[in-house]
Amino acid sequence: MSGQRTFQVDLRGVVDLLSHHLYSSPRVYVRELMQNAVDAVTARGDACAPRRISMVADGRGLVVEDTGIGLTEEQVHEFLATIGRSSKRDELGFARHEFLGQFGIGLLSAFLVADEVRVVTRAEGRPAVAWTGRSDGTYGIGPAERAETGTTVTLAARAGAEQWFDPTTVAELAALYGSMLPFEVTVNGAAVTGGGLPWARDERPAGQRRADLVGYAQDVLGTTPFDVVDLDVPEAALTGVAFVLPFPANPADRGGNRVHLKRMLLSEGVADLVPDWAFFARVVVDSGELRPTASREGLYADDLLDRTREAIGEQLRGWLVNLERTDPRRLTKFLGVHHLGVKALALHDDDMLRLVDQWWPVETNTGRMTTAEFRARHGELRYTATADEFRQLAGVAAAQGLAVINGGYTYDTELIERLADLDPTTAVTRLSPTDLATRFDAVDPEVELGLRGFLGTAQRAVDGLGCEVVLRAFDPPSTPVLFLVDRDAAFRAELRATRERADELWAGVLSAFDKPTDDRPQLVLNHRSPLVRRVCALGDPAAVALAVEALYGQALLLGHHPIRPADAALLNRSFLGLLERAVPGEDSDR
Ligand SMILES: Nc1ncnc2c1ncn2[C@@H]1O[C@H](COP(=O)(O)OP(=O)(O)OP(=O)(O)O)[C@@H](O)[C@H]1O
Repeated sequence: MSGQRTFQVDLRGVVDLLSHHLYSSPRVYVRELMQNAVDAVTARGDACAPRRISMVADGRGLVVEDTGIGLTEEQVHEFLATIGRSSKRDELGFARHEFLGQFGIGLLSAFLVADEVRVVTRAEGRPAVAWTGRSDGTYGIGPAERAETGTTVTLAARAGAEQWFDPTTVAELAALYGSMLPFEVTVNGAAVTGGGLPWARDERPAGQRRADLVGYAQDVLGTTPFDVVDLDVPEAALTGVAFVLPFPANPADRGGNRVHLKRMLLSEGVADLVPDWAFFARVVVDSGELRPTASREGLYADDLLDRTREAIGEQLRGWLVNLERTDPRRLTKFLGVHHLGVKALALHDDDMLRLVDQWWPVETNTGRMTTAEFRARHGELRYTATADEFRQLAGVAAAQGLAVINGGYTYDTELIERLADLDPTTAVTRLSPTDLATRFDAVDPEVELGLRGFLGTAQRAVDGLGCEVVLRAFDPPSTPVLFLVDRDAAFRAELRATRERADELWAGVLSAFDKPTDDRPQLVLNHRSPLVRRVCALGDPAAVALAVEALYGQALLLGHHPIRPADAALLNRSFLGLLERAVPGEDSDR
């Protein structure tokens, strides 16, 4: 036999789905009941009708009473008894603009904490109706007594769920979800709402409004914000504020934004409402147009959300640009705390790049200054790519009259290179250790010839460590020796070390990456250093070897180079050898 049949739904399965997969906690039942009451009050639309929601909790149950529109008996059959049926949408979707509910499943959340839900409701001029729904999926409808238009929902705690009916818990939850509602909600007689939006532009003087917002931030963030930025995105009917955090925020921590939809709290931890780079701010907003996900704990990812995120980003950027114009000292203070976020933004945003260029001081070998200042002084941007290279080269480069920026901090190298795109007249060069060596003076050929024997001995002393001894003359004379490694050379040295340990096949593969060895790290001895001159003058090859080994060790330590086992062994040998010579022992006594 053919014909239309209707799905049967096992309510226990649906309740399990809601409690374990949709909602993060049974506590949402308070929100769903409040939301229905708010919608009912909104729907009544009669300006003379009272707008009241009262909740009474006693640890064993909860009664939620509203002065809303109520339901007729037919509507009770239609809306309460059909899962997924909602009176709050129509085919054109207009209703969504007015009401919080839309899915027709909210009431089921009551079954997270109760086995029975009783609704007594009365529509204007109609008799009251009672509906009793049970978690086993059955329900009954009958006549009821109710003097006024409105609805009363009554829940009795399921054994084990009493904690959710505790009066303090219910009051806290009602205040959390509903504190911005524009009309009164009471829990056991005490008002938990009625404050409206803390950022409303009302008759308060501007100073008072700001002080109130700072107080509000202290309540919700637990800290005094660095600044308060008004947000306004008309397209999403969104208003609110961004609180700029007074301490550095973790870029990975993107939660913490509080979103209200039509004045009811959606979540305290919405991540995707602000751009990634804005991790220095926490926002609190209310929107009439953004849509919730079905769990009502996050925002539905649609084009409107994307455009809203962009608009909020624009407004935060605008605040920064305005700060630059009106209060540079505060901007510098802000950058001191949040430079990472701003730099991350500057990687893609020219205005922010200009801001970083003008205001963020970088480390250079001639003191801290902004890149703009550095360009003005030196006509170009010369930088080292790592902090280690900077440490190695800063002093010696300064002695050669070369100013250099430490590009080793997060984003700095990328930003410096981007400055070249922004201003093509700026030359940007990376100072590499071997470039620096090419600026050192060669030693007089005759002198070098005379030191051939010394250089041979010195080279043999460090041969096994894969480095090349070079004699040059450079400033300052107080630096006897430099160990210069290029990144490429360091990589190849690592490769060679690995190849020595690897088996034949793998070694063959690795050797394909290894070019001829003319780029070995250089041990540059400074012929201007009195100490080096004295070492050159040592006749005894054993003493020369010890001294060169010691200089090698010192150069490694000064440049913060990694000490390999072979280096440690050499350092040890040379230290003991020198000690032996310095401290006369029994042998020399005789
Ligand atoms: N307090 C109330 N007063 C009047 N009608 C109500 C009340 N509570 C529920 N209803 C009716 O019951 C229907 C179903 O409510 P339910 O909470 O399950 O879904 P919803 O509010 O429409 O959507 P959502 O699942 O998004 O909450 C509502 O659409 C509304 O018509």
